Amino acid sequence: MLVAQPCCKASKGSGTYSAGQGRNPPMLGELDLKTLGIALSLVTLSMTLLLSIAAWHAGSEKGLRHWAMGNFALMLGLLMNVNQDHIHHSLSVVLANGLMTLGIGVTWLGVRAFKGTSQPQAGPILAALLVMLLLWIFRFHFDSLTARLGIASIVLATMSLLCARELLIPAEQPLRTGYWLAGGVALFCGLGLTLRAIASLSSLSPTVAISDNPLQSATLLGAMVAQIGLASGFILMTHYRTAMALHRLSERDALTGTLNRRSLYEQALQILSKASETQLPVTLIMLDADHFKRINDEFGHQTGDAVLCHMVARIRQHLRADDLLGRYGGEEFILILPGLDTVSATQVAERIRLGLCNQPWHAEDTPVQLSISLGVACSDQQGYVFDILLGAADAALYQAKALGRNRVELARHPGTAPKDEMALRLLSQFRHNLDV
Ligand SMILES: Nc1nc2c(ncn2[C@@H]2O[C@H](COP(=O)(O)OP(=O)(O)OP(=O)(O)O)[C@@H](O)[C@H]2O)c(=O)[nH]1
Repeated sequence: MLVAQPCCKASKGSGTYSAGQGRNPPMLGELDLKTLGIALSLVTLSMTLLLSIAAWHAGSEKGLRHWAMGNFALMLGLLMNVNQDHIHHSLSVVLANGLMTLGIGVTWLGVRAFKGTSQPQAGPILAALLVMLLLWIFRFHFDSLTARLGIASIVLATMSLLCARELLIPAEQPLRTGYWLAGGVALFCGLGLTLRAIASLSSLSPTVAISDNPLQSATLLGAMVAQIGLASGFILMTHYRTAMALHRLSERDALTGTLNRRSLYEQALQILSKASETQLPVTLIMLDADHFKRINDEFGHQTGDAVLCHMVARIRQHLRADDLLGRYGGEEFILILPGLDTVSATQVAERIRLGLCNQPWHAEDTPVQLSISLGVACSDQQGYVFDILLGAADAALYQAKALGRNRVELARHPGTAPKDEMALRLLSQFRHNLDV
């Protein structure tokens, strides 16, 4: 992609794309520059098509459209540049390099859009205008192939290195693989073009025709590899990000953003298995909103939904990074608190309860009073089997409901006699039916 061919037909008498036999290293010298130029244009065209098709179906995914447009500008620039024999230099040299600069600049904007960072939109346009102005001067006022090669290479190298800087960053796997592939390719281009700029400006052979320049075949080949590498990197980045978003969606509850039942269960099993090896305590808390049906009946289901989200936000204020919060169903949630024993978990449960009942949520101007009941079961008494912890917390929650709601109840120790469990369940059901 990052070819810098500022002027293949230099000053009068300089060569055009030809085999350049004799001066090139044997391997590269055997390659025909015109064929390489056409092959590069075709590769760029294919990658532009690929990125355009991907952008077509990108939906709200940002970046792909920029990359498709950037590649399109790059392709136009390349096509003009490799046809210097047939079109005027104002197009094949000046405009072509302006388009290539713009192409890489828009690609850089695409990377920033993909990452969600702010976009200095005018940057690439200004860079393209500057390149065109300088190339115009060094073609039509002071005709210097060396200067043209140097200027174009420096600008394109800078743009490539800017892309590399945006991409070679720490990121979550597997997204990092895509970032680093594209970033690595951009870095490779940037360094290659810097070398080209140094070689050109050190005027190793300023009067030598570009077709005889040993760097030219390498530049075209490198650009082809870069085109394929960059486009693949961008497609991978988009694919991985979509896959990660889908994975996240598949494990979350759509309304509250808490873990859904299946992923809560899977993650809880992992925590319990690790904790049973180290014998560190884990607490499971089951909590349920009190009289939630009343809220729905009085304020409507939309308000009920908003109250649930508010409830989750308030609960989260009391959680640490490793704690799990999942929706078990309806207005019932489960907390998994690794490392907390019965005493400290009960304190956390009490803080959550107070946090919710002391600060009513406001539906417009009307305060909606909310309270919750909680059942606490800890591995130090119940062991590390998820279903046993869940059953114990559920029974404790029933007890909290039966004893009047808005309270925290501890699960009974498995060794103690089941204290009127059936009576408590009946009482809870009775209160529930009477809505008191
Ligand atoms: N708005 C809204 N309501 C929900 C959602 N899920 C469950 N509910 C409602 O939550 C209410 C639960 O009612 P009940 O099971 O009778 O419990 P309750 O009124 O909270 O009474 P207690 O639990 O005994 O205090 C029902 O009216 C459900 O329709 C939800 O996602 N959004």
